[in-house]
Amino acid sequence: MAFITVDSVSKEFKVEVKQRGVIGKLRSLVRPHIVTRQAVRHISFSVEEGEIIGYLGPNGAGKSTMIKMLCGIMHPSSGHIQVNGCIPYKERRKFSMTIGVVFGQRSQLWWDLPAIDSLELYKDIYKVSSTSYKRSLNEFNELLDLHEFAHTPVRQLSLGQRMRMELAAAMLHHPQILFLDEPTIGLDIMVKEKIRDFILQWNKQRKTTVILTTHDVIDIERLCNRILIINSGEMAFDGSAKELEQLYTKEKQIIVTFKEAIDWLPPLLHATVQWREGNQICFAVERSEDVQEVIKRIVNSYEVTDIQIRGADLESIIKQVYQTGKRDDVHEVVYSHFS
Ligand SMILES: Nc1ncnc2c1ncn2[C@@H]1O[C@H](COP(=O)(O)OP(=O)(O)OP(=O)(O)O)[C@@H](O)[C@H]1O
Repeated sequence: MAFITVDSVSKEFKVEVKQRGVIGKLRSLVRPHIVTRQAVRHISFSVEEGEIIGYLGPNGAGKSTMIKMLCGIMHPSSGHIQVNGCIPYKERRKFSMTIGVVFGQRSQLWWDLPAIDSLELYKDIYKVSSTSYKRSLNEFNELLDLHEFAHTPVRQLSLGQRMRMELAAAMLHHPQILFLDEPTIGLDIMVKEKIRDFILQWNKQRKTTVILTTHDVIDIERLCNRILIINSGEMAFDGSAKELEQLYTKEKQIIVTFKEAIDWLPPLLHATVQWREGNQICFAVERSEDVQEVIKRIVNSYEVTDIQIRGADLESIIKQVYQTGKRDDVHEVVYSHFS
């Protein structure tokens, strides 16, 4: 049995569209205009313990909604979710002891208290022993430099300081699963790196399973061994970054700098010349597997001073996936009190 199982899960929201003007408002009273928004559509996937999953998708794709269902904050409209043997929204108290959650945009810290007081409160809430608390605090200090601002009230912390404190609060009880919703949004490069190192260390040492939503490609490259891409509430891709690249990259470029200009090249199997400039020639190769063969042939026949291989970068590949399969996700229903 997988650690997390999501089986054909859908979530829809019913939202009333306010009508404009006095007549519109009166009409809304008798015939409210209700829109059904399908945020998640028949999503299925499973996650093994210790995986770090990047849950990606364009704005409004349904990522946060799925994270909320996985955390037990929301229940699905249909389908089944099981996480670490629990149905999250049914067994919230028991389940909350096994998860850590960081929503980049929302705080779980007490705004007016010194930051360290929030950690002490969580120590009591999660019944963490004093020995474990001290040990974790030392580890947080080492990885996240919390001591620099531990006694500052939360409202006075910078975003980067607060996010480090949020992460410490989420991990204090050593949860088996960590849900991160855009944890590095708006942070500088140094803090982003600290947070990424922290996540990697906990995952490596304690086999913590991590589900992460992010719009930051470096988060994906550094952290995730698997990517799930959601588009308009539907699953568009499930696999590794390498598999994604192989699926979407049509060709790779090999830019070879020869020791001296080459007038004539014998035709190379699988490669075409895209451009020449001085001692440099750029070859286009269709399949990743052919790259090594082409390079071998060139270096065996010519003196070469440099070789660069370029493929499409992950950001543009993900953009391609986002651009496909867009669909209308709103069904309008007019409810009448008289019908
Ligand atoms: N509580 C709610 N009530 C009504 N509609 C909602 C609610 N929560 C989300 N939605 C709608 O569901 C869809 C998916 O929203 P969601 O927040 O899950 O997207 P997201 O992928 O996390 O987007 P972003 O990257 O912008 O955070 C959107 O159309 C959103 O307006």
